[in-house]
Amino acid sequence: MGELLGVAVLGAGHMGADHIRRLDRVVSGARVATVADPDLARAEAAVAGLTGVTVHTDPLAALDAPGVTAVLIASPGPAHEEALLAAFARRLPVLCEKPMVPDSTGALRVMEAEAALGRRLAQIGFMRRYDAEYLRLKALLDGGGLGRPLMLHCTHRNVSSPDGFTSAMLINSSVSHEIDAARWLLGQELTAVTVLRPTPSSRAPEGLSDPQFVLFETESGALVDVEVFVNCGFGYQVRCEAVCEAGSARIGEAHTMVVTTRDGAREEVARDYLVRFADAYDREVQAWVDATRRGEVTGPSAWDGYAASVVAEAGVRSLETGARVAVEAAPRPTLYARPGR
Ligand SMILES: NC(=O)c1ccc[n+]([C@@H]2O[C@H](COP(=O)([O-])OP(=O)(O)OC[C@H]3O[C@@H](n4cnc5c(N)ncnc54)[C@H](O)[C@@H]3O)[C@@H](O)[C@H]2O)c1
Ligand SMILES: O[C@H]1[C@H](O)[C@@H](O)[C@H](O)[C@@H](O)[C@H]1O
Repeated sequence: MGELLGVAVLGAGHMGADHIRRLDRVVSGARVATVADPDLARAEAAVAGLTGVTVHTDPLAALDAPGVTAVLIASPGPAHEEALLAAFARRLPVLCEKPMVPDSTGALRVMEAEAALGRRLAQIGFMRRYDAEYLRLKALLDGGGLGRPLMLHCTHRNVSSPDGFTSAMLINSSVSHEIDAARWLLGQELTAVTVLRPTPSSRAPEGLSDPQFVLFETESGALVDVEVFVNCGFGYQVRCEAVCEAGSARIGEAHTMVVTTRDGAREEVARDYLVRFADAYDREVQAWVDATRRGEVTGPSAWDGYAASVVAEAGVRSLETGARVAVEAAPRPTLYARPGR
């Protein structure tokens, strides 16, 4: 194994602060070297109790701070392109939260910049690939015992959406997870998307089209439907059922605890992703640290990040028009594997 990684964490909000805690206390082989956030107080709060960590308001200054050998990007999606390109220019390995870059033109620039280096530097934070239930479903589908997958039925519910969350973000932020999970589980690209909008929930903020129903088509003719509902109010629920020629398999219901008292039994429902996917984030970051120290890059690639952006962008166009939109992606550079690897 190589040296202990010195990680620059860009963004100290919900995810950044959680990753700082994880790097400090959960994973081995890495330390937080520096944190950057334009909101300095937030950066300082996130590193309270840690020693030898510098803080910056400028993310690029953080990349050049002493002891930095790797980068974890947890700033908002629109800031990712600049940070990724700066990390590539410095040949720094990087774990970048999803979406890699929300718009497909920017995502293409990032993927092409990495491909031009001739080697991978980036892992994209599609953490569901590290979730125990998703891993079991992937192994089952790859094993072939259920036969050819015909459909995936997916549910993605959040208790509430953060301020500033737009109708497009239900697709390019929330459903980006299903886009990646479907490509990975089925080992295929998504080729077309149709978005339908029911009458919005009265709980949705004014003007937000929530929930939405998203239908993807794949290369082999499988269908993937997603109910995305980000102000459901009642829990963080992520489910997926694969329907195959010889059987079906469902995940997303087994991770809770059932509490029984004399008044009856009650099943606990996670309230957010930090609870539901805690183990997945731990495994994701540990896998990134381990691979980086071996001099490798594994996990979801810049191609996967680009594919998610291009599919999501087609989805946003369908959301606007109600029409089915075909996905038109650039060719996949040889540096990157087909989906599902
Ligand atoms: N994998 C997941 O399940 C998951 C969950 C939540 C969020 N995310 C992703 O993580 C990222 C951050 O989301 P969040 O919920 O933590 O947002 P947040 O708003 O809580 O935090 C973002 C932080 O980044 C800071 N920031 C803004 N511009 C910056 C820049 N250029 N450089 C550095 N920091 C900057 C902000 O001041 C803020 O403190 C997003 O890409 C989001 O999609 C992923
Ligand atoms: O950024 C978050 C995050 O990616 C969560 O995993 C998802 O459930 C939310 O919908 C999204 O807003």
